[in-house]
Amino acid sequence: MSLALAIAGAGGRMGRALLEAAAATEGVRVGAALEAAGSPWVGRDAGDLAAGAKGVTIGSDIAAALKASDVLIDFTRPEGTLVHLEACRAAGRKIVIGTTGFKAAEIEKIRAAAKDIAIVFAPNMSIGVNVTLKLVELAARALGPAYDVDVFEMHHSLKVDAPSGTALKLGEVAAQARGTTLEADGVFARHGVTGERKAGSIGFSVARGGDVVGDHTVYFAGPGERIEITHRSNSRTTYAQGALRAAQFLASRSTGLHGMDDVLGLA
Ligand SMILES: NC(=O)C1=CN([C@@H]2O[C@H](COP(=O)(O)OP(=O)(O)OC[C@H]3O[C@@H](n4cnc5c(N)ncnc54)[C@H](OP(=O)(O)O)[C@@H]3O)[C@@H](O)[C@H]2O)C=CC1
Ligand SMILES: O=C(O)C1=N[C@H](C(=O)O)C[C@H](O)C1
Repeated sequence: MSLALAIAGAGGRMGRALLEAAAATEGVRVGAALEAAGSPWVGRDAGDLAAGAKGVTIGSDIAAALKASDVLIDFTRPEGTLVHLEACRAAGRKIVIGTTGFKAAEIEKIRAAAKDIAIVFAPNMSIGVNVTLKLVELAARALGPAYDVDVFEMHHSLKVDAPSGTALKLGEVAAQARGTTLEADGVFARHGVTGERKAGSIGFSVARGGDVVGDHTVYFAGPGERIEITHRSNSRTTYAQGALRAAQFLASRSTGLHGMDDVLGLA
């Protein structure tokens, strides 16, 4: 029996990549494709978005979509994801959340829902980024406070949140390895006479432009040397494949909040 997936935000960049990846992956099938009510895609065939998804009509009724599927994969916007999350909770369905840009209180809602349903929630589902997170953890622990940490990211011009969820996660991992938090030591803007760098701070800088899929670099700048750990995405397929692995991982879970490190066996 194949795992039936509902793809939210089907008409988006990730929605299309997910439809293509699902069609090319054994053991899964698209049970439903969702778009927000009023979207010009509603009522059309998902095959118009991704050839492999032909035969599924794009709908906007989340309850109906969940009836036709085992797991919802959601790469939309925080406000859409939270509505879908509550629908999954009510229907007893699992959810993979790739959306970024949540506020702390919204993340608490995801955490609370994981008491009732199984969730994978990760700002980046590519295997390469998740290995990069481990490298950053190792570097931060080994190098210690003598090395200044700064995170740089660049994405396409249509991205709406900054810093990226991945950049924040990279910073969080470095902070945790040093026994601190981004709330305490994150620096999110530098402009004008900033003064010298505050010891122990973790800085973020952001670029937006063109069709850059996603670049992240973590700098460890120390006395007489620096390490730069860089990941670059060339395509969204790796995110989509990671999300499908996450959905398959959830098949054998009934509750709990899981990360990609659990899915990929990196925890
Ligand atoms: N975790 C990961 O590995 C990755 C995460 N992302 C994250 O995924 C999210 C989506 O990215 P991307 O696909 O590039 O974005 P797009 O803007 O291309 O797609 C978003 C989709 O969600 C739909 N949508 C927007 N708001 C709502 C809503 N309130 N309810 C239902 N549907 C809604 C949009 O519809 P419409 O166009 O009609 O508004 C669109 O189809 C972002 O948060 C991004 O950061 C991206 C790549 C990888
Ligand atoms: O919006 C994107 O495109 C991406 N968003 C995610 C993020 O915010 O980290 C993941 C990836 O970098 C692409």
